[in-house]
Amino acid sequence: TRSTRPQRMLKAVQKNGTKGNPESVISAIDYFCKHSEWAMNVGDEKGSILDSVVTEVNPSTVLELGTYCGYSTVRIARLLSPGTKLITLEFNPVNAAVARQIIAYAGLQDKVILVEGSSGDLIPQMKERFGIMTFDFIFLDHWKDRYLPDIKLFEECGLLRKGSVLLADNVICPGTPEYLEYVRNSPRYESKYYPAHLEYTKVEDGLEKSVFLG
Ligand SMILES: Nc1ncnc2c1ncn2CCCCCNC(=O)c1cc(-c2ccc(F)cc2)cc(O)c1O
Ligand SMILES: [Mg+2]
Repeated sequence: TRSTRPQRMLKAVQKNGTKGNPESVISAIDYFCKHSEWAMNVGDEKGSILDSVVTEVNPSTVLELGTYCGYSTVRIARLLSPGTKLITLEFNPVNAAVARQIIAYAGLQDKVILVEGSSGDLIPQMKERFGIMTFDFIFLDHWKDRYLPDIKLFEECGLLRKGSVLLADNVICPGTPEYLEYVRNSPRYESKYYPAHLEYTKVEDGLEKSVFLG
C-alpha cells in the first residue's frame, strides 16, 4: 500500500540528515515540510519557543502528549541534562514506529521512552509504570479536545507540583478554547500566551504556557 506522510518524512531524514546529529534531523524535517509536504510538527518558529521554555525549566521529569513523528521529541530530548529521560505518548502505531526511527537516527533513543496508547488510559499509569511522582514539564500536542480532560487528570492523579510547567501547542489553530478558558481563569495556574504561526504557514497560532501554583 502507498506509504504514509510520516514514512516519507523518515526517508527524507535518512537522506538529508546526519546520523547522531539532532540539529540535522530537525532541519531535514523542516525542509521536507517547507518544500515537499506540510506536516503537523510543531515547526521551527514555535519550536524555538519550545526550546526556550525547556531550557528555562531544565526539567528532570518530562511528558509529551502526541509524539507524531518525533520532531518535538527530538527538540526536547536534545536539551535535557545527562541522565534525564522524557516520556512521550503516541496513539497511532504506524506513527510511533516512524518516531522511534527518527529519534534513533538523531541518536536520542536513550533519552526517550515512547509509549503507545491514549493519554486518557496512560496518564493514570505514570506513577506505577514509570515511578514518576510529579512532572516538571508537560508538552501538550495531541487531540485538541483532550487537553482539558487531561490537565484535570494530571490534577486528580497528583502528577503536578508547585511550579510544574505545561506548554500547549495549537491553542489558536486548530484551537483549544475550553482548555484556554480553564487555565486562564483557574486560580491554580499562571498562564502566558506566546504568539506565533501555524507550523510552516502564515496562519496565526501560538503556545500557552501554564505554571501550576499548587
Ligand atoms: N497518546 C495520545 N493520546 C491521545 N491522542 C493522541 C495521542 N497520540 C496521538 N494522538 C492523536 C493526536 C493526533 C494529532 C494531534 N495534532 C493535531 O491534530 C494537529 C493539527 C494541526 C492542524 C492545523 C491546521 C490544519 F489545517 C490541519 C491540522 C496542527 C498541529 O500542530 C497539530 O498538533
Ligand atoms: Mg501541534
